[in-house]
Amino acid sequence: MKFMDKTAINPAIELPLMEAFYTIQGEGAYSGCAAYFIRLGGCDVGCVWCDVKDSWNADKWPVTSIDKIVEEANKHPAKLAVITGGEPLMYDMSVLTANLRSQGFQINVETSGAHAFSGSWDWVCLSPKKFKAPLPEWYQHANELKVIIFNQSDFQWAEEHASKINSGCKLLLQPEWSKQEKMTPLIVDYVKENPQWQISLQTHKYLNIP
Ligand SMILES: C[S@@+](CC[C@H](N)C(=O)[O-])C[C@H]1O[C@@H](n2cnc3c(N)ncnc32)[C@H](O)[C@@H]1O
Ligand SMILES: Nc1nc2[nH]cc(C(=O)O)c2c(=O)[nH]1
Ligand code: SF4
Ligand SMILES: [Mg+2]
Repeated sequence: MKFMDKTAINPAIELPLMEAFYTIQGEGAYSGCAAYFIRLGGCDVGCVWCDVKDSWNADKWPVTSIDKIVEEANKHPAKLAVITGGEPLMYDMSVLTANLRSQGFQINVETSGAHAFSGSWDWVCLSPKKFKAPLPEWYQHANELKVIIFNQSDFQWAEEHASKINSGCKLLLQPEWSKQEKMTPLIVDYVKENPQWQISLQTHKYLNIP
């Protein structure tokens, strides 16, 4: 296995791959759909409540050829790929997305939007973070805005992003996992009062699947 400093990675041929797994999309508009998850290593956003902190250091994860990533993805019946991380947009996503598309995949992305747009996406989940704000270019590309609710002030913060988003974008509020018991009832009340929003739950955690 090859490991290297992520600055030396050529994202036209290889990427640091933390894990890839076939599961059910647990969150957002595609919740319930079988999907192949590709989790890239490396993130510099630093969310205090991140549920995959192990992903942050890209150097920990094997540099894997895009050909291999796509070959593995192709072994499963669902032709829906979800690119996540870490923060996948740390890398130029052009070649990974082009190669998956050439194999007939629908390609969804989970991103904070903190890095420059690249790649060709069928569905963009923009999940903005206080720890490193999204770049303005992401508001036009987002198909769903998924705001994590960790405390009361996050509702106001969610509205700030909603005011900048494109008009076709779905608006989703998702409880931060460790605060779920406290915040979910507040989210229920909020959505009843503000029905332009919907609830997104991390259903894979309730189902005990990856
Ligand atoms: C681990 S992140 C990776 C993709 C990208 N870095 C991002 O944050 O969008 C995948 C999704 O999980 C969400 N998430 C991470 N930790 C969470 C937690 N503790 N509770 C609820 N959602 C969480 C993120 O907001 C994001 O929508
Ligand atoms: N089942 C499942 N659904 C997910 N939706 C977004 C995830 C992610 O970590 O990006 C995720 C994940 O890790 N597992
Ligand atoms: S941006 Fe995503 S991967 Fe990075 S710390 Fe935040 S939740 Fe975790
Ligand atoms: Mg996850």
